[in-house]
Amino acid sequence: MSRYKHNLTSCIEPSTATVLGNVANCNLDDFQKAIKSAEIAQQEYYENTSASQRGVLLRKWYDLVIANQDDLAVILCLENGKTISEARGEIIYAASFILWFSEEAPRAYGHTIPSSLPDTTLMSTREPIGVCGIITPWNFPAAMITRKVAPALAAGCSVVVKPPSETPYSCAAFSKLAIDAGIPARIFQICPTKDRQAATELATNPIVRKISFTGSTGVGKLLAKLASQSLKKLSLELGGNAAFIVFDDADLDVAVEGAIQCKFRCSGQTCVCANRLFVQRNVAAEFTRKLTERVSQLKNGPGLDPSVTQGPLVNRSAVDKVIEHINDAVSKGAKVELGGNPLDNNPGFFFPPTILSGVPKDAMVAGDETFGPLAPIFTFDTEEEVIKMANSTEFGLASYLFSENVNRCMRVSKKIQAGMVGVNTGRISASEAPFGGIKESGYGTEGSLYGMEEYQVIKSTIIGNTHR
Ligand SMILES: NC(=O)c1ccc[n+]([C@@H]2O[C@H](COP(=O)([O-])OP(=O)(O)OC[C@H]3O[C@@H](n4cnc5c(N)ncnc54)[C@H](O)[C@@H]3O)[C@@H](O)[C@H]2O)c1
Ligand SMILES: O=CCCC(=O)O
Repeated sequence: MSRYKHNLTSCIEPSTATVLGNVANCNLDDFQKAIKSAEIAQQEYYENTSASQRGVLLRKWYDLVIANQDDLAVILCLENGKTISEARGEIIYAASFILWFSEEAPRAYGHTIPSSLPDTTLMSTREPIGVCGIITPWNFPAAMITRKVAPALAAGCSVVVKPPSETPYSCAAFSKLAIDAGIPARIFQICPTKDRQAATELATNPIVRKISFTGSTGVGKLLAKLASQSLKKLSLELGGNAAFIVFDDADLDVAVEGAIQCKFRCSGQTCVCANRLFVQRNVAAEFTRKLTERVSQLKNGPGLDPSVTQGPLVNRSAVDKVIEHINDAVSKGAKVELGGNPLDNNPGFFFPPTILSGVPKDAMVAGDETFGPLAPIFTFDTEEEVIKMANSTEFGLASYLFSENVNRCMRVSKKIQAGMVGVNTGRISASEAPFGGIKESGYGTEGSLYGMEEYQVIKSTIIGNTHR
């Protein structure tokens, strides 16, 4: 946490709608001090560590995360509401980015370039961009931190992190373990706050050279506008509206499992969740029946109960949005196949997994991400028609398609406008897989062999008189 004097603000536990605890509510002064201190620390850190030493520090951090994975999972489960098994999975996923970038750190290669200038040697090197502002959402309180912080630290940058105000504890726990691993505290600063105005300092302060943001498209656009004043480098991982396409030549059981994986993960609150399920007309009834049968086995409840598969949503307005999308679709002719009504007598922000069939093209859910456990099924007749439907959105994060015809899989995945396409799988996320969107889902690539570049600048060094 910020080491400066601050007020406190409370966090709500989504399973019970009661206060989980209090955390610092950093103000503008806290952000400015953290940024200044991160600037001084970054220069020392980069000058005093080799790339492989930074890799070793990250490896120590990874080892501590693995050693503490059970406690980290409980923290994550309580603050976010996701089930304990999902929380354990997220901790391992979060740790995988630290491990990946511990190995990428020493591989920040440059080039020697044949020079056309006489008597000259030309080389390119990669240097850290400087102080990075990191802003993350509540749905993956651990993995969104490590997917950004690990490559930044590997590159030799310092970070000032504004964790999500709903779920700041995982970030605090990960940062404590990083410091225990030997990463200097001033290199990895965290400023929790509910004060959005204070947090925008990360976008406006000229010391910050890079913003990496995951969250809504509206806030992403605001940050991009503010950051343009000092021409910061940006990575924006924003909203999605993923199409999930099931062709009549698909293995429907594989498609159903894919839908479970990507629609109901974190109770539907994942940016790569299927938002629109397009099923070819002649298999729509069978797919709907199979999906309904499978989804009816899911169980809502507090995440710490190991028999629970679906935790609560993050807050009341998230529940209200699901209800709004259901009511709108039903009023336009959709049929409720499963769920559809809030759970009775429950203090938390729960909503049962819901399936709608016969959803019309003009339903609100066709254009707006629900971010909840609603699976709306639309039908289509031809490949051409479904590609058009899938692409008729300003978003382009992830999409999924199911077919046993390899030519169709290649052809359709090429035509889908999305940064990531899952073919015959609902699971696309891994530390080695490039993660990022196109269109209004943002730009920049996280994880993978490209992830560290986002935190680097390329320097050209031209040395004359080298051939004498
Ligand atoms: N592409 C992705 O990887 C990804 C991942 C998770 C969520 N999302 C998207 O995010 C949305 C849900 O998350 P959310 O409600 O937390 O989004 P949000 O944009 O409201 O908040 C994201 C983060 O930005 C902070 N923030 C908000 N306003 C700010 C400001 N003016 N200055 C600085 N920081 C500010 C929030 O406190 C939070 O930490 C969904 O639309 C979802 O699709 C995208
Ligand atoms: O919701 C955003 C991130 C999800 C993921 O990394 O799979």
